[in-house]
Amino acid sequence: MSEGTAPPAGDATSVADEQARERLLYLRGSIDNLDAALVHLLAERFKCTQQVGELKARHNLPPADPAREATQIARLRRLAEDAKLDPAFAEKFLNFIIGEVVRHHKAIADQEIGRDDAPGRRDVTIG
Ligand SMILES: C=C(O[C@@H]1C=C(C(=O)O)C=C[C@H]1O)C(=O)O
Repeated sequence: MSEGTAPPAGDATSVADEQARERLLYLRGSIDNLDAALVHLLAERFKCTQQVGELKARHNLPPADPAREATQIARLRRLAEDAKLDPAFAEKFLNFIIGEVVRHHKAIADQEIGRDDAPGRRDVTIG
């Protein structure tokens, strides 16, 4: 068979190819559903971390908590191992997300410092 030419209909190769195409479409449908679930899960996580960031900024707590992060990473590595997911990948993924969260928390803290009614803020008279 020359390249780019479909095999005759009903041919064993064409049936196998058609089944492979159907399976590929089916699997891609599941991948799309899972990607959508991941986006929704991440959106919910960021809604929570946004509130944590605001709480920390209002109470002058540091944006990052390395002890908490270490506990989460150890836990996620264990969960990944149980789920037959590469724990190094799970760690990298969580670190990526936490890095973004901490960046948001720093931005929220910077905004809080700039607020007129921020606790502890004193007006300085110059001159
Ligand atoms: C959300 C928090 O802030 C930061 C972000 C974390 C996260 O995204 O899980 C964990 C620890 C902190 O470095 C927190 O302190 O709980």
